[in-house]
Amino acid sequence: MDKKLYFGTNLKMYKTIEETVSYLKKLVENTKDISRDEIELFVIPSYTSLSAAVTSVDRSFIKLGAQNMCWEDQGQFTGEISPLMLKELALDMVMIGHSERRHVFGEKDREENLKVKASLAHGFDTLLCIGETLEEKEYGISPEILRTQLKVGFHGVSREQADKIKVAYEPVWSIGVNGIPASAEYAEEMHKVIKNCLEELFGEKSAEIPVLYGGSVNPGNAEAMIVQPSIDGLFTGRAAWQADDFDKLIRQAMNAYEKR
Ligand SMILES: O=C(CO)COP(=O)(O)O
Repeated sequence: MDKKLYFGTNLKMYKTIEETVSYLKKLVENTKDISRDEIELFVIPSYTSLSAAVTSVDRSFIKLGAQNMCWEDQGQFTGEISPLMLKELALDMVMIGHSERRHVFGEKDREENLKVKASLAHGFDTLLCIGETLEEKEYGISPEILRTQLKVGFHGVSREQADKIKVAYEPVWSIGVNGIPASAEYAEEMHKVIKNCLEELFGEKSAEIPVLYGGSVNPGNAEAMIVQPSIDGLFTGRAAWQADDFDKLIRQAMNAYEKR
């Protein structure tokens, strides 16, 4: 393989502690034979599952992340989870700005930026999710939206911190049960916009930043997506929530990438 491929899933508000642990164990067992020099695999479970999750699997096979994080270490922030609490769990990764955080819970770019900076300051791998709404796409302003989300989201982040960053491009209109999968051509076009913007922000260090595609990834489109030159990985929801299905999807994508 001439580049590492990234495969991740966000479990959203699904799976109990027990279900998460058995899912993780099975996923590691199934994918153990795949060299981790070729892929990076990560799972982002619910908060309540995290402490059981971190001790249930060998973390050299699978990275574990949190779905959100407060930018403050402590304080009067009822219902929030601080970086110190996540550090206590020795988590690998924090996801910031998922579409559902932005569009169901009203998070804005400015907040995502505070969270990104806090996450990096605490040494977490930091996955920033970005994506345009259908309305923005129809106005023809997707590139402007993506550039804004990146420039505000990474404002004040140094080039030295670039090796801790990942980006997931998830068009809002393509996510979830009512999502319309993006075409691979459209996804590639937007990934190019993202890569160009990352280069403006981080110079040659941007080459180290993986950009994953997410939004209705499934066995029918995984191959077409992964062979695109600017797509470095797949960030999957529903199609990855059974360990066997995720394992198959990973192998299918790896084969397609090798044969491209
Ligand atoms: O939101 C997603 C991953 O974070 C994608 O979800 P789906 O693959 O279910 O559309």
